[in-house]
Amino acid sequence: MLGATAAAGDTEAGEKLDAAIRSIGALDEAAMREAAARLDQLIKPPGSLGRLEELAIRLAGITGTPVAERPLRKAVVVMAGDHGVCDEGVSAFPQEVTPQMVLNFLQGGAAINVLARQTGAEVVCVDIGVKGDLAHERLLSRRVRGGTANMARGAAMTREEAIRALVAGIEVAEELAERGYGLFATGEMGIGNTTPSAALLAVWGGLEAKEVVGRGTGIDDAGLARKREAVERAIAVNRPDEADPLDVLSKLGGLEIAGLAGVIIGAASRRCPVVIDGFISTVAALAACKLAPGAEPYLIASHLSEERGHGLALRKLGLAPMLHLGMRLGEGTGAALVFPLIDAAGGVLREMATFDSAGVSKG
Ligand SMILES: Cc1cc2ncn([C@H]3O[C@H](COP(=O)(O)O)[C@@H](O)[C@H]3O)c2cc1C
Ligand SMILES: O=C(O)c1cccnc1
Repeated sequence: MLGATAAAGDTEAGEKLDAAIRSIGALDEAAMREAAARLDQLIKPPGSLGRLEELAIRLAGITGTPVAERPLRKAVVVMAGDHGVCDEGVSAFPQEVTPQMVLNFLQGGAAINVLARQTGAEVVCVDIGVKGDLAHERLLSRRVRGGTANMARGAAMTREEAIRALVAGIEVAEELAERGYGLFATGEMGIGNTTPSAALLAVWGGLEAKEVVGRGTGIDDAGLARKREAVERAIAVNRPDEADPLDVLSKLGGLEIAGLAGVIIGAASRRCPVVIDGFISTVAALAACKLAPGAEPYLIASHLSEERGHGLALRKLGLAPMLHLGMRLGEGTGAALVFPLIDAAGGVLREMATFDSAGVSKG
């Protein structure tokens, strides 16, 4: 674990990243055993609530609390950043949509706002690297730089910038945990960001561009070909060192991808579960686990996105998605839909009667 970040350098940000990674603990086995034993006492055939039971046991291990007193407070962290690789014509939409959508998140009218409201979750919007001016009283401004450089021509960002984006994410998670949030979801906004996500997955998954590049916002056949070529060129030009996660992340990544990896590391270090959204978020989770393998058991996969490569990214992490809804939006939308399932798992442990208390005969 340390090997990955020792090369972070001895800057303040590098030390902060190392410290957060080191502070991720193992799941609480005793709490998990206690939750499992209680599940078997509840008035139902053992195991009959299927994956809800698995979820309940893992939540106990993550939080260290066998039976939570109340549902966790929820936040969807939406990290926004722009991408120099848009110059290669890789998205069906123009870059100015990134800041326009950020303003919509802040005004409450985007898909993620609607889905978060259904479940009582807060949407926390972070500018970690949007191009151009952007200000709003509710926007967390953590801008590392105004968009990445074009990875098809050189490194998307410097190693130091990637570290600063990771640390920004860690600090956002820490601040939210301090304010009482205990359950996180990852969301993102960044026109073009399925392209760097595909490049990262190609390197870490040992996969070819054609296996990981999908249509994103809905690009046509010619655009898909440009996108594959951009991914291939980015890998050829940058020659990332696969054994060095920060090298790969800085050369081929995005600011919001690094920021979300930081959110995951920060949440895990505070023993908070993190629900992972679609393709981009899952690649951010892959980055987090490359840097901090201990973060993996804190992840909950939400849905299987339509985006090509998402299933491969999930498999690489050993995660099984809960929902298959044919969605391909991002923003944290798939993740927010899983919040009620997490509340349900906790509710079962907290509220169901036992065979003894209900006077039901055991088999
Ligand atoms: C209006 C709009 C809202 C979105 N919300 C999320 N995305 C999603 O689409 C983008 C990635 O796709 P690509 O790589 O093809 O650009 C990201 O911003 C992602 O969050 C959106 C895209 C659009 C156009
Ligand atoms: O799966 C996702 O997160 C996704 C897919 C396409 C476009 N934007 C996001």
